[in-house]
Amino acid sequence: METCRTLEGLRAATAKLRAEGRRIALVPTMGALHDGHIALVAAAREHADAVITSIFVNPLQFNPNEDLSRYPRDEQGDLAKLRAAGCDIAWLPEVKVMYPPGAATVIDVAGPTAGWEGDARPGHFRGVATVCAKLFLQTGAEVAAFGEKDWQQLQVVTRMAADLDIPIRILPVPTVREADGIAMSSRNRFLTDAERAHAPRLIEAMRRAAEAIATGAPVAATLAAETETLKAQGFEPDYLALIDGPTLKPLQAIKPGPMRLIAAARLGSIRLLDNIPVG
Ligand SMILES: Nc1ncnc2c1ncn2[C@@H]1O[C@H](COP(=O)(O)OP(=O)(O)OP(=O)(O)O)[C@@H](O)[C@H]1O
Ligand SMILES: CC(C)(CO)[C@@H](O)C(=O)[O-]
Ligand code: BAL
Repeated sequence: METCRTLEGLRAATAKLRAEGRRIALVPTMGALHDGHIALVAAAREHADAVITSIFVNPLQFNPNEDLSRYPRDEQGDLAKLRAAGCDIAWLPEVKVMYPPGAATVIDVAGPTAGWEGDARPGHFRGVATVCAKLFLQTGAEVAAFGEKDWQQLQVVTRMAADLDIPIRILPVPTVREADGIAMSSRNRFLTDAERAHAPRLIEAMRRAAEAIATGAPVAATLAAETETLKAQGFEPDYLALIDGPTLKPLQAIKPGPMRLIAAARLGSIRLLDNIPVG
């Protein structure tokens, strides 16, 4: 596996792959890799001949009151995992490589950024869309793998690539879960043992609600009841909602087509984020 830290190095490495006729897939990450990320690398490999994984903790997508400085970092561990997963190139730009002095362009996506994480984290999706557009253009990848765990991000990035005519296919990858059901996430390590033992109550509430709604229970009352259950269990729920999958518009009743149940809830010092299909 080659490790690139400069744009010149990355361009030389990708030019070599293209000269060999290899199709490139990209896996954008912020590092502290777990099996969810490795599933993205495996999915990417199925759709291309070479995989680039980027590790970049993107300051532009963190709000001033968020956890940028304590975001987990483990470069050596990450590189070992990527090597074992058969990744071809690790792309590790420093902040000054990604955003050189004078950088003044950002990408604002409307539509799927409205509501949910867009409300909870103002400016977050501007940072995500900007860095993803840059990663797509820097690598020239034909495919980019994104986790369904970050459902709204997946829709935002898909919209952005389509709107900017970037010739890349966004590949959604199902959420990888721990044995007790919780979605793997780099921030889970900040849960205390007691909080970690408690965390599966969120996905359990979501599964109960999804099952009830799919079999005819009223949407608003079901979601309100499970929200109260979560509060009683020590969570601070931010939202628990039924949405139309691609547009993220809230639904008051089930309808044909893809629906998701999405949730965000604070537990201890972190916000748990999850979503599951309904029906
Ligand atoms: N459990 C998971 N299953 C599948 N994909 C995942 C999972 N967790 C993260 N991803 C995907 O990995 C990519 C990089 O995500 P990121 O580096 O932020 O990891 P993370 O574990 O989501 O961290 P965070 O704690 O910041 O949420 C994103 O496309 C994200 O959706
Ligand atoms: C897609 C991403 C790598 C962009 O910084 C980040 O938002 C993430 O890790 O999900
Ligand atoms: N996994 C989404 C990136 C973030 O929380 O900033």
